[in-house]
Amino acid sequence: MLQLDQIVAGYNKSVALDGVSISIPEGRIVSVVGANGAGKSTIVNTISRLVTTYAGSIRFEGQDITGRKPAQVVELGIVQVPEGRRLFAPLTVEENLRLGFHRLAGKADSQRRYQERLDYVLELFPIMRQRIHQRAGTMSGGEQQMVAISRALMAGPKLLMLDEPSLGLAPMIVDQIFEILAKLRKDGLTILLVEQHADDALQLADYGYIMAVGRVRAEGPGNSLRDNPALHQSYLGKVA
Ligand SMILES: Nc1ncnc2c1ncn2[C@@H]1O[C@H](COP(=O)(O)OP(=O)(O)OP(=O)(O)O)[C@@H](O)[C@H]1O
Repeated sequence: MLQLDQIVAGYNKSVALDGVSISIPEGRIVSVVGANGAGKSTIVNTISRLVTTYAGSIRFEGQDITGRKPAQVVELGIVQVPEGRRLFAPLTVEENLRLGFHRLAGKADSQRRYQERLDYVLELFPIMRQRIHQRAGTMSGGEQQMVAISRALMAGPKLLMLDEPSLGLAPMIVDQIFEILAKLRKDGLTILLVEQHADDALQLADYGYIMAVGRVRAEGPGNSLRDNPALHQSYLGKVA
């Protein structure tokens, strides 16, 4: 579904990705893991076209999207759950979800589709049902992550990209969130998961990539990367 081919990208002429190639097949979960500063967020932001690309190409469903603008990428169905959630704190849960629906809002039959998307996310995260009128900024970290994922799902994505959803959350909540990702895959969604918590992310993934200092150092089926102690020692350190 999505292919990064030999991407060189970065900030103010410095290089954060140095020839990165990644492939995300439809209906699968692909995890990208690595230590701080490896370039994981830069991959997500490159696909969203928020980062300057110096060389290489990005293809989505057969089209070259390297020259597209961020809003056009969202329009195609590539939607990001950003690092740190980035909810609109003074707005309620429902208002945040409605903003996520923006991509589909002007389309035919939008009222029915809004209700359908809303029912879907409330079924995934029943806890939000009682909290739909609560201000997002007053929720716990785990609840906020659920709202952030739900907001992205309201857009009806084809490819959902999550940048470090486990950040600052208790292990039990992380497990719940990863279970939801597995359910989304079962429902047919394609997922790119970028994580520092390598073990969990590789266990969940159909396929994984290990990054260090702007390059892919290893790739393979999630479990085979997770169970390779040499890779852990070389690239993942204690965070695994
Ligand atoms: N906005 C920016 N301006 C300049 N340099 C940046 C910017 N964002 C990231 N970088 C640099 O790009 C490199 C890769 O950073 P990136 O955030 O992609 O890593 P990461 O693997 O996601 O790390 P973390 O897990 O800490 O978020 C780092 O050297 C970082 O300092």
